[in-house]
Amino acid sequence: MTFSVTDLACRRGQITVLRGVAFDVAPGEALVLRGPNGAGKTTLLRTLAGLTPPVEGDVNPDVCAYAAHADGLKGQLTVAENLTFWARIFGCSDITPAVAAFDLGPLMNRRAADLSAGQKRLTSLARLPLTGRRIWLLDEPTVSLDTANVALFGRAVAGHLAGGGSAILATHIDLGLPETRTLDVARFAASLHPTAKVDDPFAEALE
Ligand SMILES: Nc1ncnc2c1ncn2[C@@H]1O[C@H](COP(=O)(O)OP(=O)(O)OP(=O)(O)O)[C@@H](O)[C@H]1O
Repeated sequence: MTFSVTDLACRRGQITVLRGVAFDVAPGEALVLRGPNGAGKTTLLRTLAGLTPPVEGDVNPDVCAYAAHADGLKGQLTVAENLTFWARIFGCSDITPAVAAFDLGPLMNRRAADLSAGQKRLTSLARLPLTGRRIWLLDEPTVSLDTANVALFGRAVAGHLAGGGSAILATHIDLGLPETRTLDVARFAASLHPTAKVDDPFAEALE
């Protein structure tokens, strides 16, 4: 099913950053968000992920899996424990394919806190397939990855697309994905002004 967004307005803190955001992403397709620093790429991804409620319009976070800037691993747990914990949250019974796809076998018994930055990033990204979600939201996912692991991650995303999933990503790196379109987020820049009303204090705490 095509993932569609219409007339979405997004905020960071009290500021409306984007207005009138509209796009479609078909199954098997990747949409790369473009725009200069501060244009609102992270803001849009956070809104789609449900971390910040939209100012206007609707989102569907239940079909999305979000890989943010932060790795979000539990440092005292091993790689295997981190992935198993995540898999259980999403009702996934087998982490083996994700471990293989992200080449994490040799790291399974290492504490997340003891991993290198690139190893942490790979472990974090390996959680995406465990969610079973069809829309992957990726914010600069290749930060800290070396060339070989950028290629490995590109294959993982391509596999997700081949299975009928979609990806919306902010990246400056060419992942070599087959069906890719771009969206210039700067087109949707809102004149900066306070939103009339912020009615979700919990979301504010997550900013
Ligand atoms: N916590 C915050 N509170 C208020 N404004 C913020 C907050 N975080 C970011 N902003 C502002 O929101 C706007 C959009 O930022 P955002 O991080 O979405 O841009 P971006 O396109 O992802 O940028 P970059 O390419 O630098 O990562 C910027 O003007 C930024 O300064």
